[in-house]
Amino acid sequence: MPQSPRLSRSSSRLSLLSSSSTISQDTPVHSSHIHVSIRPKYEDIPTSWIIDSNRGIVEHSELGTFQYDHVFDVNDNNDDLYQIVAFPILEKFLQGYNGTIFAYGMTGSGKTYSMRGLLERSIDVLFENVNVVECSILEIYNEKICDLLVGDNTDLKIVDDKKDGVKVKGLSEIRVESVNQLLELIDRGESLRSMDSTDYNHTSSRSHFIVKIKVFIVDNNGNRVSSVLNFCDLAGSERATTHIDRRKEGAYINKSLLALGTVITKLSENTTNMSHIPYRDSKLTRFLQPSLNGQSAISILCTMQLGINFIGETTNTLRFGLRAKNIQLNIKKNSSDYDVNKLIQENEILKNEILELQNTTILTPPPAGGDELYYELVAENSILNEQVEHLKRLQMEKSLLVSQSNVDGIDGLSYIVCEEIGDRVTRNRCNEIIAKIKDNVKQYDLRINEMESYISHLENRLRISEGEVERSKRSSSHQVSNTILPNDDIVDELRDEISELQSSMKRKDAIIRALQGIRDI
Ligand SMILES: Nc1ncnc2c1ncn2[C@@H]1O[C@H](COP(=O)(O)OP(=O)(O)OP(=O)(O)O)[C@@H](O)[C@H]1O
Repeated sequence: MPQSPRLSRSSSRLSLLSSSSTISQDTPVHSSHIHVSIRPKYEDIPTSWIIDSNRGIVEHSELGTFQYDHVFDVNDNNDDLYQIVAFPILEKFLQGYNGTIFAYGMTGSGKTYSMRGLLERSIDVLFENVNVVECSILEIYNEKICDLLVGDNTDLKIVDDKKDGVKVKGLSEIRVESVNQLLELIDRGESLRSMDSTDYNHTSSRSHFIVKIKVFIVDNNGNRVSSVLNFCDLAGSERATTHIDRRKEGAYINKSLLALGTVITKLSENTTNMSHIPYRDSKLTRFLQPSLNGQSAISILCTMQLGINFIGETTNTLRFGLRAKNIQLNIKKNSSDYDVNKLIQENEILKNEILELQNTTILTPPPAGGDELYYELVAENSILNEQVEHLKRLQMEKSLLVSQSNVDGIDGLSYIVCEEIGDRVTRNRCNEIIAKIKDNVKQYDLRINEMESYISHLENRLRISEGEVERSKRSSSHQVSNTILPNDDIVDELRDEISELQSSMKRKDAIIRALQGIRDI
């Protein structure tokens, strides 16, 4: 049975931002590793596994010993599960850290059963601590993202987002104010989830099901900070089947789980060196990228079948859990929207993303007949690169403007007002400050002109690049028609990212203009 201190659901008010919690609010970065626990499903069938929950190990006479952060007893219930798997993550989530909980295991091993239990208990505790949350529910089915809050919102795209790392474009977010309201949404989402009967589970989930919950808290400095908690019930890994639809789904499921396994392996082998991590190999890994890149608290529940018929799948699950356990995390508390350091960090993420895109292109030789696409990607990558560099410059400008306007503009003006009130203002001092403000305005005008001409330069380049791509596509469309399809998706995503970056630049321009307005008062 679990040994950690318990917090019953009825008395589980967590002290928001309080120092009595495991991570104090003064600890912005917290080092740990992915927490991995194993839940064997009780069945009255012969087994060759030995479960030792006291020592946290699973043993097999031929396969050896597997050790984890926690191994549940077959008789442990969902309350026991909640204490170990969800509570520590929920606690951090309510202090401003992002968190992800996911269930991994073969089909029929109890992922959905366990995840439902965790969701219900976590939601109870959540609403004992906050009054309102935002919720999204989605599934990834056959490599397509579907919004389960709005039934017909299918095949959504994932784009980079400077705030949340990645964003599912067009995914609905619903404001929720009670436990029942949230459970009703989850029920509705579950009812829309792709399910079917398989050889091993009559009600098998054929998709990855994700409930994303966002809360807003106010930090010590009075800034509003948001944090995100994902509950992911993964589709089950499984063997080949004769049913054609199940076989196709199974191929997609296994492909994305394989991609997840590869990402986990790479991360566990290489925690300090930022080598290429293939997040883009599946929608699942792409969606989980901000969690898996080490900045989110993660708890993985591996569910296992004890039966001797499932030794292969169960061993895979146990090995997956061992690799995940090796991944180091440096989880960071989220900061408020207008934190300059956060902006710098976000641009770093964008930069890494570009590097990753370049690596992907460099590592993958151009497909036969698809050279045009290859050069198109290279061209777009270089534009993205320039844009990121430019955004970085803009962001530095912004922090400069903010500090200058504070010191020279707002502080200067308030100084005049104070002096006037005191009837001690001197004309010379007044002239000095006005001259300084005028000088600043001139400089800002120059900067804005420079930025505008740079944006139009980028837009020009983009137009030229798109023209070239169109021309080369027309001249070789018959050659590439078979190979280009999956890569077209990437090109679309890149275009989306470019337009996101352009809007971001526009937003920053607006901020600069607003600051100029303050000075002109
Ligand atoms: N710990 C448990 N105690 C009692 N019943 C369980 C337990 N785990 C799973 N079950 C039951 O086993 C069946 C299969 O479980 P579940 O649907 O959760 O598996 P799954 O891993 O999500 O499968 P799939 O990947 O095919 O969706 C369900 O009827 C569920 O109620």
